[in-house]
Amino acid sequence: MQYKAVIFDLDGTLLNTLDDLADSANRALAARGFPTYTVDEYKYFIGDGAEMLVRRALPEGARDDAAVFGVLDAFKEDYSRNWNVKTRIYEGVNDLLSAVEGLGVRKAILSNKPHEYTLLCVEEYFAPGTFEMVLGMRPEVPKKPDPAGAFEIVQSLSLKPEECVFLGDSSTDIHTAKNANMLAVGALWGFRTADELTQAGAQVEIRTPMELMNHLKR
Ligand SMILES: O=C(O)COP(=O)(O)O
Repeated sequence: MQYKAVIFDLDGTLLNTLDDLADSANRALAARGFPTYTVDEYKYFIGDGAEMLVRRALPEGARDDAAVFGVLDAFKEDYSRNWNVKTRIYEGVNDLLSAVEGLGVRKAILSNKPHEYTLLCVEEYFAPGTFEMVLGMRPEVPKKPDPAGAFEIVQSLSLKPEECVFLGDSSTDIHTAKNANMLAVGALWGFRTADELTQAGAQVEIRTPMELMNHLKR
C-alpha cells in the first residue's frame, strides 16, 4: 500500500534558508551590542521558531523579555526585507516534488517558521498549487513537536495520520512525526546530524531528496 501524503518541513528540508536567517539575526544582535555567530552555529538555533532562535542566540544572562522581544522585533523586521537574498531550494527537491506529484501522493508543508514568512517563501520558490496546504507557526497553535499542525493537515486532507510521511531535518520534526503517528523520515542534507535524527527515532534517513521515493510504499 502507498502512503497518501507527504508533509514536508521547510527550513533545512526544502529550502536552505540558513544564510538569510543568520544574516538577519546577526544584524539584529549587533545593532543591540550583542555578540554574533557564524552561519553554521545557526543550524542549532533554527528549528523551534523565531522566538527560540533569538533566545538561543542571546547570551545566557541577557534573556530577559526586553532583550528577547527587542531582538525578535528587529530580527523579524530585517528578515521581512532580506528573506530571499541567499535562500535556495536544495538540489533534488524539485525532482522529488514532481515525482511525488506523479505518484498521486499529496503534499503539504508544516514549519515552525512564522506563518507569514512560510507563505512568502513557498510563494517565491515553488510553483502555485505545489502544496495543498502550507502551515507555518501561528501564535494560537502549539508549534512542532506538538502534533496539532500535523493533525490539522490530515484532517483537512481527510486522511489518517498513518497514511502520511513526515520529512524533516531536525529532531523537532522527527518528534512531530512520531507524536502524530506518521512515518518519521530524516533529511540528512539539512541543518542537523544523522546522530540527532537517529536518537530522535527517525524510522528512515535519506541522503538525497529522491531517496524518499523508495519509502512511499509500505
Ligand atoms: O524557522 C524555524 O525555526 C524552523 O522552521 P522549520 O520548521 O521549517 O524547520
